[in-house]
Amino acid sequence: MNARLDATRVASILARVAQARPRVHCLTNTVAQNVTANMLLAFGAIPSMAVHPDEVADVAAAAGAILINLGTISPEGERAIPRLLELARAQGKPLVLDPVFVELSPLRMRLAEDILRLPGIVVRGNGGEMQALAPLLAATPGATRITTGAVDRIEAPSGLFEIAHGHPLMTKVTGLGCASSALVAACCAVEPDPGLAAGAALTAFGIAGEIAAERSAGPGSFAMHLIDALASLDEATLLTRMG
Ligand SMILES: Nc1ncnc2c1ncn2[C@@H]1O[C@H](COP(=O)(O)OP(=O)(O)O)[C@@H](O)[C@H]1O
Ligand SMILES: Cc1ncsc1CCOP(=O)(O)O
Ligand SMILES: [Mg+2]
Repeated sequence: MNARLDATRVASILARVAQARPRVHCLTNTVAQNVTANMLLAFGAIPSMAVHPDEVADVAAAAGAILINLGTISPEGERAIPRLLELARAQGKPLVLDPVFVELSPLRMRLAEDILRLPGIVVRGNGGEMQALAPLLAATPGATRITTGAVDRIEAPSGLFEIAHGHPLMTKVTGLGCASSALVAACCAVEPDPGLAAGAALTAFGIAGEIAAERSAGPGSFAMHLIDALASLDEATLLTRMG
């Protein structure tokens, strides 16, 4: 099922991120901003996080990809969303939606419905979020749907990928799902197939999680080791861990 996503392919996408250093513009929640920015830097990408509706499109204009995360959506963030959608549509820029807790909020569901109208949209959420969005996604042809958990499932126009890497400690540090969405966006900036891009990002993140868990004493040191492991991930490690 993952025949097209071997260690060489993942390494090639990661090398393109390291070489191009794409900027990912993150309209994200106030909880996950810091860990998201640090994970992007460890990955070789560059974060930008502007929110103000009157500057967000200017700041994002030269970014390689955009992330919209609904986790602590504010009135200001809500007004920034159409600016980013317009930009992504005009430039054909990849856009990833992280629908944090969409199942709890009719406002988030309405915003998600608007965002899902963007052609080529990529959505990454956990099981509950993706289940809540299922009726909308069923009416969204061309979307890439990513459901993370113990096994990450990527349903893309180019096929289905399943990633069985990672560690349960990844659920004990806030913002790691949000950060994974940003890494998917970074790979979408350099790889036109969103299925392969998401597969590379989540394989790298999962393997970094496995390495970090071996080095850490609990969630606090795990977060620190995760940044280090992501920053030093190489093709030899991918080959060993992916088998
Ligand atoms: N039980 C688990 N075992 C291994 N990896 C996991 C597990 N649960 C989540 N992950 C990993 O943690 C990251 C965040 O996923 P998830 O916890 O589903 O997102 P969220 O934080 O949005 O709920 C993903 O890379 C995923 O593969
Ligand atoms: C706790 C919380 N509340 C609003 S956003 C947020 C962070 C969610 O992060 P993640 O989904 O990556 O665990
Ligand atoms: Mg989440």
